[in-house]
Amino acid sequence: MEDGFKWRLSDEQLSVATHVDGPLLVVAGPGSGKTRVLTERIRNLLTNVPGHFRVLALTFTNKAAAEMKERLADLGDVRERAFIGTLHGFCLEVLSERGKFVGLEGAPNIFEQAKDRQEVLEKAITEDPFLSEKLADITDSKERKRRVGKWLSAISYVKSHPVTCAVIEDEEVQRVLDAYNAGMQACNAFDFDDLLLLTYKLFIDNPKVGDIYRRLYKFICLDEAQDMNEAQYAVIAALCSGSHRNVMMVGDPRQSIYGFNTSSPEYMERFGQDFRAKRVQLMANYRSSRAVVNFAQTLDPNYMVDQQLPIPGCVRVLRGADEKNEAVQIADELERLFLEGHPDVEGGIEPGKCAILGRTRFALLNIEAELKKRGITFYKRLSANHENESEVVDDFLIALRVMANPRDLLHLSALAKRWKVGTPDTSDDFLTTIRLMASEADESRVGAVVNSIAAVAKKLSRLDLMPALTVLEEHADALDEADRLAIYEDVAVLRQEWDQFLRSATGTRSLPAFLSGKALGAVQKTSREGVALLTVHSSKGLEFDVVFMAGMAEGMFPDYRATGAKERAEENRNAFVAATRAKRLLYLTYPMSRVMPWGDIRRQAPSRFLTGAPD
Ligand SMILES: Nc1ncnc2c1ncn2[C@@H]1O[C@H](COP(=O)(O)OP(=O)(O)OP(=O)(O)O)[C@@H](O)[C@H]1O
Repeated sequence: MEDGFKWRLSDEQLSVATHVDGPLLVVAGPGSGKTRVLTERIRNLLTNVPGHFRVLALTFTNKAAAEMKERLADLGDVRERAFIGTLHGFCLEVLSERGKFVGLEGAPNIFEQAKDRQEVLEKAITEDPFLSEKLADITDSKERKRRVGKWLSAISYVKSHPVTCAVIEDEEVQRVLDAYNAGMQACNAFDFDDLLLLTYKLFIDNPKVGDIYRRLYKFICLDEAQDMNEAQYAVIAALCSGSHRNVMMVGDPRQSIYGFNTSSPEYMERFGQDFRAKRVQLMANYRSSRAVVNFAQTLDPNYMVDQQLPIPGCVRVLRGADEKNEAVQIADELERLFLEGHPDVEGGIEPGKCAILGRTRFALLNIEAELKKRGITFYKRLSANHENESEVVDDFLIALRVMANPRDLLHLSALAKRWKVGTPDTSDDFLTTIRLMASEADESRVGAVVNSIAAVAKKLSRLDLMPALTVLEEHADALDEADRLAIYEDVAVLRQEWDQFLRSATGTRSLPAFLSGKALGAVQKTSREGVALLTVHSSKGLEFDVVFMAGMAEGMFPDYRATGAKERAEENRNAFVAATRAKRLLYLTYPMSRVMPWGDIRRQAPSRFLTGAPD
C-alpha cells in the first residue's frame, strides 16, 4: 500500500481501500469518503496485486469517471489496466468488441433521444393492425399521446427487468414491445436499455465470451450502488461466476433517488445476500459543517454520524415575496459572499464553490434569469449534449448519423424535412443520396453540409473529422457575425469532443464509435465554470462549499406529484441528497407567493422539509 495516503484515510476507510479478495459491500453515508476509498482501492489493486488483469470501475456519471481517472492519472497506465466509466459505457465497449455474438456489426447505433424512440414506436403502431386499432379507439388526441407514452414506459420497464420480465403475460405489452423492436431493428438502432440487455444476453448465452471478460476483469467496483436497477445488477452478476467474485459495491440507501426509474437499494442488499459479501459501514462525515449535518438529521432522524468536522457552518432560510424576489435574494446573497467570504470557507468564495439546486428545472428559471442579468457565470448541465445554435452543424450531425448507419431512414427523413425536400427511400450510397437531396433544396447551408460530409467520406477508413469542421468554419466566414459565431461555437464543441474521443478511444476509430460515445455523453467536456445551477438528481455525488436549495415550498419540493408513501419517501431522500451536497453553508429558499401556470397568484406554504431548519 502506498504510504502517501495511508495517514489520510481512517482505519475503516483503509480496511476498504486495502481489501483484495472476495465480495465486499460498503454502506456509507454522505461525505464519508466512499468515492475516495473506491479510488484508493483501485490504486492499491493496480499497484500491489500481481498478475495480468483489468479493474472494472463503474461510476454513475461520466463526470465521476473523469474525476476518478484524474485522481489515478499518476499511475500512467491506468487506461490500459482499468475500465473507468459508466455501466452503459462498458456495455458499449463489450458490444463494439464482441457484439457479433448477439447479431451486431461493430459499434451499435444508438437512438438516445426520446423523440426518436417515440417516432419509431408511432410508425410501428401504424404497421400493426392490433395496436393501431387500440389507438384508434381513443378519440381524444391528448389521451392517445398519453397511451403512446405509457407504451414507451412499458417497453423500458420490460427491458430493464430481464429476469422478472423474461416472460411477458400481458398480450398488449408483448405486442408493443415486438413492434417497437422490429422498428428499431429496421433502423439498425438500439436504445440505452438495449445496451444492458444485449450485454447480459451476450454473457449468459455465450459462456465462452463471458469467460473472457470474467478472466480479464478480476476486480469489479461499483459506486452509487443504491441506484442500481435489475438489468444493471443482472449484467454485473453475469460478469461473475465460480471463482470470479471480487465485486465491491459502495452505496448509501439514504441517497437512493432514482426509484421512479425502477432503481432500488434492494439490489445492493441482494448483492450482500447473493454473494455473502463482507459488510463495512463508513459513518463519518468529512464533508459537511455541523449545521449541515444537524439539518440533514432533521430530514432523516436515523442518519448517524460517528465523526464529523469541528466547523460550525450555517443553515439559513431565505424567504422571497415571490419567485422573482426569491431569485433576487439568492443573487444578493451570492454577491455578498463573493465580496465578503465567510470565516468557515477557506480562501474566499468564488462562483465555482457555489451551487443552486432545484427539485425540477422549473424551480430554477427565475434564478437563471437573475444570474444572467447580473453577469454571474453559471452552468446548467454537467456533461449533457451541447445544444447546437446553428442549423448547419445540426444538419451535419444528422447526416453523420445516416452516413454511419445507412439503414437509419428515420434521420434521413428528418434531414429531408429540414431541407424541405422529398425523402429518398435509400441511403446506401449516402454521398450520392445527400448530393441529390441538396440539388433539390433551397436552403443556403446545404452546400456546406454536403462538402463537410464529402470531407468525412474521403477519410472513412482512418476517420478524421477535422477537414469537415474546417469546411463548416469556412462556410461560417461568409456569414454575418451572429450566425458566424454560432457556428464557430458549435464547431469548437465538436472539435473538443472529437479530441476527447481520440484520446479515450480504445477500440476502432469509426463513425459509429464516435457517435455512440457522444450519445452516452462519454466524449463531452465535464468540468464547467461558475455557479452550478442543477437539479437535485444531477447534483448527486457532488459537493460545494455553499449550497442554495431553491423553491422549498410545498408542492415544489416535495413535488406535488409525489402522492403515494413511496414517492413521498423518495422526495425526502431527494432533500437529504441536496442538503448533504453542502460543505459549509446551506441556504433554504422559497417564494411566499407564486404565479401559477393558469395566472392566479397563490400563497405558498414553506416545505415540510424546513420544519427542522433554524429560523
Ligand atoms: N479520511 C478523510 N479525511 C479527511 N477528508 C476526507 C477523508 N475522506 C474523505 N474526505 C473528504 O470528504 C469529502 C467527501 O468525500 P467523498 O466525495 O469521497 O464522499 P462520498 O462518500 O462519496 O459522498 P456522497 O455519498 O455524498 O457523494 C471529500 O471532500 C473528501 O476529500
